[in-house]
Parts: sequence; C-alpha cells; structure tokens
Amino acid sequence: MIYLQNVSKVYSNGAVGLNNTNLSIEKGEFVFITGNSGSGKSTLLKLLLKEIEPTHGKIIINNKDVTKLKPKQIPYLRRDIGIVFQDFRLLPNKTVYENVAFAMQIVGASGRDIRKNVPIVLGLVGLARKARCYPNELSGGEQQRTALARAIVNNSPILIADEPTGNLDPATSWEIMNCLQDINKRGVTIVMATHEREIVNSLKKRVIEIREGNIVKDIQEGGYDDEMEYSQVFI
Ligand SMILES: Nc1ncnc2c1ncn2[C@@H]1O[C@H](COP(=O)(O)OP(=O)(O)OP(=O)(O)O)[C@@H](O)[C@H]1O
Repeated sequence: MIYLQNVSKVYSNGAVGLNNTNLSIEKGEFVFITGNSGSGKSTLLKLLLKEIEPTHGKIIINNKDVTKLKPKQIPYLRRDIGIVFQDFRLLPNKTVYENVAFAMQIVGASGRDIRKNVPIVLGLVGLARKARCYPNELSGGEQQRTALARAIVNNSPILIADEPTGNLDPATSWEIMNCLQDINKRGVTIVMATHEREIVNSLKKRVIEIREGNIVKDIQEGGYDDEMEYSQVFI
C-alpha cells in the first residue's frame, strides 16, 4: 500500500530529513512512527502527502508512483489519504456536519451521497448528537473526532495522523485511539506519528522509530521502550 524505495530528503540548507529509507506498509496495518523532535517524522508524512519532494528515491502509494504525479493529479492522491493533525484544523464558521460535508463537496460528491455518508461517519465517531454544533462549542476530543470523521468520509484507504492526541488529556486521548482502532478495523491503513509512550506501549502495534533521518527500529507488536535495533529485525 505504501512503499518507499531508497528515499532521501535533504533540505536546501543541508539538513537531512530522511536518509536513504526503505519502508513497506501493507493494507490494513496500524503503524506508529516515533522518534525525538527533529528525527524526521514530519518529513516522512509530508513526503507521503507530496507536500515536499524527495531528493532521491521512489514513493509508491496505493499503486501510484507519487514521485511522478503531475501537480494536477495531486488531488487524486489526497483522495487516497485522509489526514488529522494535532490542532484539529476545523473550519470555525461551519458546524460539525458542515465541516465533514465540506470534505465531500470539494471532491465533487453529490448532495445525495453527502446526506447519506455524513450522518454515518458522525455516528461512527459518536458525534451524531453534535452535528449542529460549531467547533468552539465542542471539547478537544469532540473536535478531534470531527476531524477524524472528515478524514474518513471519502472512504480514503489510508489515514495519516500527525500527533492526533498531542493536545488532549490522557482520557480523551484514549477516546481518540479507540476511534482510530475502530477505523483501522474497517480496513483503513493508519500511519500515526506520536510521542505518547503509554499509548504506543499499550496497543502493541507495529512501531517504526526514526533517529536523525534513519529508521533505527521497526518492530511488529512493539513498544516505545523496546530496544531491538532495525538491523536485528532482518537478520
Ligand atoms: N523546511 C525545512 N527546511 C530545512 N530543514 C528542515 C525543514 N523541515 C525540517 N527540517 C529539518 O529536518 C530534520 C527532520 O525534521 P522533521 O520536522 O521531519 O522532524 P520531526 O521528527 O517531525 O520533529 P517534531 O517531532 O519536532 O515535529 C530536522 O533536522 C529539521 O531541522
């Protein structure tokens, strides 16, 4: 589903974001990307979204060679990938329903499909009763669940979550993790960058750790504190 072949990203000031990285993520996986600040997590996510271009290497997403996509094809890539951020990024002047509906409108969905799908995803994230609220009338967890509904409403096969619990207290973070696990059980591949040690250690998903632009750990059912090195995984 997601393949990186010898991918490097060197920024114009010489900083190395990612160094000759190979990575495969298969359909339906739930993968945590961990690493200290400045290790290269955002660089990896931005490359997947084609927000930045690799200096070297090839990136294949959902059978498309992303590195070869022309600018006018980028919206099609974005349809394959839903995204949620730490700071929710909801439109403040639209209700919960309208925020989610808007994601369908911009990809040209019909009014009929919008009226059908939006209530379904709002039900899925437990927000059916908040559909008419504006973001400033919601808790942080509810705002993030709205963002999750928006990210999945177009049935994207991949969901990228960039520190989705970073602004939330522990109980609310677990609400979001439960939603993410429900979404994953529906077949969506999830790539989540996080610093949350407790979440990573509890969930026993695949953990990829990046350090100074290199993958130094890649463990199935791993934890934040596992010390096995990348090289050992392949020996
Ligand atoms: N636009 C840019 N221009 C130059 N250097 C950059 C740019 N973006 C990132 N870098 C550098 O690339 C390296 C990796 O940064 P990246 O943002 O990917 O780290 P990160 O793991 O996401 O960090 P954080 O957890 O703090 O978000 C760092 O050395 C950073 O300074």
